[in-house]
Amino acid sequence: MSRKKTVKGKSSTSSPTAAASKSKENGKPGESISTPEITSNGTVHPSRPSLSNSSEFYDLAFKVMLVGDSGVGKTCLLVRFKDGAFLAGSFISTVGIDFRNKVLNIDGMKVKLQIWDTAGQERFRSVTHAYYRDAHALLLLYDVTNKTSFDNIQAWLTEIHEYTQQDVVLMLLGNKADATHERVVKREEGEKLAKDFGVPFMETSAKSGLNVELAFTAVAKELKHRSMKDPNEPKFKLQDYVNKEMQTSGCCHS
Ligand SMILES: Nc1nc2c(ncn2[C@@H]2O[C@H](COP(=O)(O)OP(=O)(O)OP(=O)(O)O)[C@@H](O)[C@H]2O)c(=O)[nH]1
Ligand SMILES: [Mg+2]
Repeated sequence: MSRKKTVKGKSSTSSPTAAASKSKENGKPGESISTPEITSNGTVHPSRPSLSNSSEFYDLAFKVMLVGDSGVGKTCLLVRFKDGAFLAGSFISTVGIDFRNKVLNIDGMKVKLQIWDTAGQERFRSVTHAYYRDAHALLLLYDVTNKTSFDNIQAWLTEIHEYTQQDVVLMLLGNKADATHERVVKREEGEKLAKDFGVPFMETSAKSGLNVELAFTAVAKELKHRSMKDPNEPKFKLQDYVNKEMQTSGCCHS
């Protein structure tokens, strides 16, 4: 991807450093936010417990942001990942920004993801911009049943490049892949757009759970590999990993 940077003074590394790990575990959707606790270049503390929940140990911690138009399913994707449930029924648009934590076991290491769920509505954009800079990874969503949300991806990418760190991990997700009859954006179109911008891509469904775990795990793996910087380990390739996992599970081409 051609990653034009205009913002100066950004950290260009995801390597881990010591940092406080005071945490608001299990923040609830709609709750107002507290100060973020992970530094802009990640944290590592061997088996460090978070302060608010001593049972939750982790080795690495990263911030992941969910972004994209209102209604594409960001909150539902997070709830599916965190709680394994789908928020059916009336759509409650997110106000401002909120986060939830989840610790994953990645190749024997406990990787904590602090996942920020942003409001897609335009009027909250200035609020969410303030959080981009600290993000280690972004999941950019569109809705396969909503062409406008797909057409807006390019504008989102411009915004992301302007406000995030240069080495932010980025993945494009075409959500609501379960909605076969309402689909207006083909998987191939998503693939092409992602390829044009050099971004890993896959389709997901917060409703059925399709690829939800995989999306977050792939990002966590990428961040872990970057932070460990082991020259003996082969370079982790996010898209290859995702393709391989989808093949193995025999899923995910709708
Ligand atoms: N069929 C289907 N519907 C979904 C899926 N994900 C979300 N939805 C529905 O889409 C609507 C919007 O979902 P949200 O997760 O609230 O959307 P959002 O991106 O968080 O929207 P904002 O908070 O306004 O930015 C809700 O009615 C959900 O039930 C999915 O994977 N499949
Ligand atoms: Mg939301």
